[in-house]
Amino acid sequence: MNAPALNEQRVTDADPVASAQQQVMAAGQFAAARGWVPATSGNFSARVDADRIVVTRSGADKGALTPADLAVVNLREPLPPGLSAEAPLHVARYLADASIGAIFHVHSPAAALASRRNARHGVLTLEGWELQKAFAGVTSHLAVLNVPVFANSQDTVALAAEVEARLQNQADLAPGYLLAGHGLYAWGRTGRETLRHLEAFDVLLQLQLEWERNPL
Ligand SMILES: CSC[C@@H](O)[C@@H](O)C(=O)COP(=O)(O)O
Ligand SMILES: [Zn+2]
Repeated sequence: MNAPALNEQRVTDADPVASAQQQVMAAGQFAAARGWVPATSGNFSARVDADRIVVTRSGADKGALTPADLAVVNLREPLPPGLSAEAPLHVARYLADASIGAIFHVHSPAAALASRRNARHGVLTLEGWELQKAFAGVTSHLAVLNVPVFANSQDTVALAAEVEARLQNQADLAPGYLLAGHGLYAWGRTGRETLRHLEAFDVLLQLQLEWERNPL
């Protein structure tokens, strides 16, 4: 991981808004350096406290975020205008799982392609890869991990409801889901853990694509 992500540890808890902003800005740089957020795609959020998150505004260059590109949002109030078009997907995840500290969404080529390949099954199953252990709580390559795949939609309020209904009942859920032809949502307890999950997903999805194309 690059310097901004590692520096996250040094941000003081004294200012939880600044800490959340720092996590989001570092994640944007990390993702942009890897080509995962082309042309202003992607959106990023981090939890401030039980009721609030910091989330990117719509259309910002995710590789060059400043505090002005970030909004503090109350999870239990109507969303203000100008936020990421996909903010409802973030809000619904935080409300569903109090342990989530950060959610990062990227348009990496592997995620866009793997999601489209597996769209008709509604799930992509990872199994047999040592790197799965990069996901929190996974201790063996033998673990079977399901990554739900949803049809893409511009109605992100309806999509958020569909996603959360499915995730509640999804066994062996990996810390992320795919939107077909669109990209990946990943979460973790901290910004740093979520970046680790994003990086693991990227490699695992590349491996899975190659495996499906050319199994041994
Ligand atoms: C620039 S194309 C990608 C967008 O349509 C969207 O999917 C996205 O990820 C970013 O939207 P944003 O509203 O900036 O959060
Ligand atoms: Zn997107």
